[in-house]
Amino acid sequence: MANFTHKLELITIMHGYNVKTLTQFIIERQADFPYATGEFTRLLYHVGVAAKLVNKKVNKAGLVDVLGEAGNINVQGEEQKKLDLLANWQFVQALKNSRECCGVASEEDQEIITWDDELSQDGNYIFCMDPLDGSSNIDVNVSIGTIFSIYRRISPRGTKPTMEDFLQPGNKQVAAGYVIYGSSTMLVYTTGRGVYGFTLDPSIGEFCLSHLNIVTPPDGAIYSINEGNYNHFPEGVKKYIEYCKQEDKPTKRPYSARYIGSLVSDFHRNLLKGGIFMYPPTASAPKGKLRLIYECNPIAFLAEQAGGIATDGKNRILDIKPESLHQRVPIYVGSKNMVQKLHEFL
Ligand SMILES: O=P(O)(O)OC[C@H]1O[C@](O)(COP(=O)(O)O)[C@@H](O)[C@@H]1O
Ligand SMILES: [Mg+2]
Ligand SMILES: [Mg+2]
Repeated sequence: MANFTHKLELITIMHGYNVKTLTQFIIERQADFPYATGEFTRLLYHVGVAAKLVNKKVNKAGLVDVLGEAGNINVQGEEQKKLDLLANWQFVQALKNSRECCGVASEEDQEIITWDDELSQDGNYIFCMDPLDGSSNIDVNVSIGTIFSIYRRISPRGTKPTMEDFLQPGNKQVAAGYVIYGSSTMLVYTTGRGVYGFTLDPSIGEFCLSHLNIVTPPDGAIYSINEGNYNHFPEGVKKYIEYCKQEDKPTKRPYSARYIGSLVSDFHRNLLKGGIFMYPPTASAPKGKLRLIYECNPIAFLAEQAGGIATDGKNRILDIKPESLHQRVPIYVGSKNMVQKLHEFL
């Protein structure tokens, strides 16, 4: 036995590390779902493929003509970036190829995307996505991401999905996650049984389990908000920001202000270290800037699964019944005690 373990150590030293890939992990977890059919596994597998293909472009963005504007204005009234369109296309292709997805809602498309072929219409899942999050950071090499949310359809299989399939409250999500294209590329997701992180190993082209059962510290020392909009924040938010800057904290220090300007990256940092992210209503965005269906709902599901909280200042984000595809809501998300403290001021 000692000899075998020694051999294993030698092999590990020579060939690297004992990995568990995303696909292996999902297949293993199928056991958690008594009625699992492999459909969800196939869908998530294709999400991983699309993430790798987008990552290839992001990693060498300056060299492959994906920087800059695409020359269109999207449904949000924003200039679309070339990478917004590329990421959108890449994920839509992968979802179609999966044959498990009957329809997609995307930040970059006004209407829901459906397909006429029978196989797609037989798909059991609805996919909502922000194909490229943090667009203002694309051209300046600051980390960006993709955010996604998955539901089971409510319309009958074998038909085209309806708007009702996409306007389900966040508490109906069967899975949510994001990809962060940063110093390393990670895919972080939940199926309602904890939050798991996988880091892309380019040498084997696989997302490998690197963060098991992520739990957010109930208290943190980081607050993330675009203070440039300070004058237009609700009074309660202004008071909470002042509270963040005071020394009378367990750490005897003010909280640190950290704001990357990519929701995925700001959330990911706070998820691991503890902290609070806030995007309140502002003058230019009286209902908040971030979109309920493909930004706030998936982030809220992940936050809650990691022990955190996500609200719009009054309600639990996941209990909000969406009224339209690109609806915006205020969001306050992060460490439990910090969001509760904020609510004392609101
Ligand atoms: O520049 P602002 O107003 O602070 O907004 C930053 C926020 O806008 C976003 O970039 C919006 O997302 P998109 O880039 O996907 O449109 C978030 O990632 C980020 O949190
Ligand atoms: Mg976004
Ligand atoms: Mg986007």
